[in-house]
This record gives sequence, structure tokens and C-alpha cells, in this order.
Amino acid sequence: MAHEHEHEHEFILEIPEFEHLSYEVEGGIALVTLKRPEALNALSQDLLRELAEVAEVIHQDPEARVAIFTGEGRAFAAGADLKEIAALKDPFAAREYALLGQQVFAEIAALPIPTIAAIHGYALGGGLELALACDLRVAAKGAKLGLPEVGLGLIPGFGGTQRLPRLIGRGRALDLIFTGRHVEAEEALEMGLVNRVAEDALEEAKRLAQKILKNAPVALALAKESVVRGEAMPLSDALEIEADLFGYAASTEDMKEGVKAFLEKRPPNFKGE
Ligand SMILES: C/C=C/C(=O)SCCNC(=O)CCNC(=O)[C@H](O)C(C)(C)COP(=O)(O)OP(=O)(O)OC[C@H]1O[C@@H](n2cnc3c(N)ncnc32)[C@H](O)[C@@H]1OP(=O)(O)O
Repeated sequence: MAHEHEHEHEFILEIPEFEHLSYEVEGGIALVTLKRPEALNALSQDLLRELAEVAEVIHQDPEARVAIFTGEGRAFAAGADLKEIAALKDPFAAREYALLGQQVFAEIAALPIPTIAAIHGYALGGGLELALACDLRVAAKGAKLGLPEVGLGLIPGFGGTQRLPRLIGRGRALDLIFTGRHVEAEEALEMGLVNRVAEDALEEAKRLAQKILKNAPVALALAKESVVRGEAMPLSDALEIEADLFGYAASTEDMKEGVKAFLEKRPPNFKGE
């Protein structure tokens, strides 16, 4: 233990060797790129497990202040891997499969930093469900989003029946779930399914991340925590949490700096403390 003690100020982040995705961080932005372009980034169990690992890396990486999820090739992700779904032996195996996807996406949804899905090409089924586990969605013009599962005799099983109605309302969600239709970026924007539409989704997601990065890091984490925890509670309890987290935010050095900078008519210099 003495040895560990000597190095207590050194923190070495171990990044696993990923096979089906890549992870890089630049200027506070963590970029996760799905890398199964030959299958339109279909979410195999191996890829899902790597997504869980990368969520853990993001959690631990002090350099990662906003995360963007994107896909290599011509799609964000065309859903769960249908070859693997075809091989599921019985309802129990299929239930485990849904639970795996749900757990992985729950870990992404619970990340303490803002997350953005940069969607181009297709975000279908599990691919859209991954995007729904992110805080924000940016779509490229021409992108197609949908939950086509009922056309395969399935239902959305990686959180789609829960996160979609919470995001866009029950009526609009059931329209997409019952018809399985693909909505284009512009319609997705109208229904509140995406936050922004641009020529280049990744560039726009990076611009959005830059705007977010100007703000106080602890405040961002607390704001997200308040929204996420509040969703699962009655309003009166959730408001209490909001007040507690507001109290916490008000005790940070960044709050002092933010208010001081405003009064001195200069941009703030936040330290994340
Ligand atoms: C709980 C979650 C459940 C689910 O997510 S269920 C799955 C929901 N998703 C879907 O149903 C979408 C399936 N994919 C498609 O409908 C089509 O693709 C597209 C409309 C997205 C694109 O069509 P096109 O441009 O003609 O490309 P292509 O030749 O179909 O796809 C290129 C390669 O990608 C493979 N692929 C696409 N989606 C999946 C998938 N979801 N699972 C496994 N493989 C997939 C194909 O098979 C093919 O591969 P090869 O070149 O070897 O024929």
C-alpha cells in the first residue's frame, strides 16, 4: 500500500483495446465512434459490451466533459444485430438480450456529463434507442429515424417503449412504434425527437458541445442529475431534489467565479470546483 500512497496524485486511466468502437478525447469532448460499418453499426452483443466499457472509461476520464456518440460509415446504427436476434433460442434468452441492451443504455443515460448522439444515415431500433439514452440528438439532413421492431414481430426492447414516450409524448411515440415508419431529420425535429438538424451532424454536435463546455462543469452535472432523478419521482419530491442540488451548486467555487465575472463584465474562468 505504501507504493500506492507514493503515487496517490498520479491517475492513469486504463483504456481497453476496443474492437468495435473507438474512443478519443480532444478539448474536453469525448468521441465514441461505432465501428461496424459493414453491418451499418448493428449492435451486436460484443459491441454492446464495449459500449458499457466505454461508458465506464468516460465516467473515469477527467478530460471527458461532454460525450458525443457517432457511427462510422453510412449509418449511426441500424439496430440490434438481427443475425444474433435470429439465433435467440427461447423467451428467456431474448429477455436476457433485452436486459443487456437496457443495462448498457442505462449506464450511458446515467453518465454524469452531457451526452450527444450525432445521427447520420440510419438510427433504427436499438440504434435509435442508443440515441434516446443520450441527452441530446443532432441529425444530419436525410437521416432516417425509427423503431421498426413490430415489422419483425418484435417490440423495442432497449428502452424505446419507455424513453420515446417520455421524450416526445405517448401519441407521437405510439405513431412511430405502431407504424415502424422511418421519420426524416426535419420531421424528427418537429416532433422533438432531435434537437438540431444540420448538413453535418458530427460538426454540429461538436459546435453544440463547445457551447455546453463554456458553462460550469459541476453545475452541468447537477442540472443533469436533477432532471434524471426527478423523472422517476412525483413532482413534489423532485422539486426538493432540485432545491438540494441548487444548494450544492451555490456552494461551488465556480458559482462565486460565475457571479463575480458577471458583475465585473468579463467571461468566467471555471475550474470545475
Ligand atoms: C431491441 C432492439 C431491436 C432491434 O433493433 S431490431 C432491428 C431494427 N432494425 C432494423 O430492422 C433495420 C434493419 N436494416 C435495414 O432495414 C436496412 O439495412 C437499412 C434500411 C437500414 C439500409 O438498407 P440498405 O441501404 O439496403 O443496406 P443493407 O444492404 O440492408 O445493409 C448493409 C449491411 O448491413 C447489414 N445490416 C443492416 N442492418 C442490420 C441489422 N440490424 N443487423 C444485422 N445486420 C444488419 C445488412 O445485412 C447488410 O449486410 P450484408 O452486406 O452482409 O448483406
